[in-house]
Amino acid sequence: MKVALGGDHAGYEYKKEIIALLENKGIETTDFGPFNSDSCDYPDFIHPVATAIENDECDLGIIICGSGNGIAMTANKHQEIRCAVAWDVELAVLARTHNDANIVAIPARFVTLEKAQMICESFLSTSFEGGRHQSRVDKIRC
Ligand SMILES: O=C(CO)[C@H](O)[C@H](O)[C@H](O)COP(=O)(O)O
Repeated sequence: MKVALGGDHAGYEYKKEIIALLENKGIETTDFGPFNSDSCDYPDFIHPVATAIENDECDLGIIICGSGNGIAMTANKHQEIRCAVAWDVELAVLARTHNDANIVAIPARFVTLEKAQMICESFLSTSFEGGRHQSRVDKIRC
């Protein structure tokens, strides 16, 4: 599995820690930035994450900012992206099982680092259920 990561300054510290966690687990990562905590514009770092997944260069994405909102709005502008904001493990699991989400957006200013790490681990280790959910997911595309 190869995971794309991105975000903005508000998620920078969490992104660093999550990359270390994933690489310690043997999970390959690509960090699309930012690469410091200077104030920045999140679309600059989220569009490349979404494109990498659309191009099958990465399998899933983890993006992190203050609220999770702007980064999710940005990622979901991409036709093949299904990005879910998750502030709890159960939401991350449902995003995978019911919605076949391929990116999770984490609100760093509203969850602890430990919770963010648990969200990532759950998101990456959960599969889409298909079945009744597949026709719904197929209808998302406009
Ligand atoms: O929605 C957002 C971008 O995805 C986040 O909440 C940002 O991290 C937030 O807007 C940044 O706010 P700041 O006052 O510029 O740090």
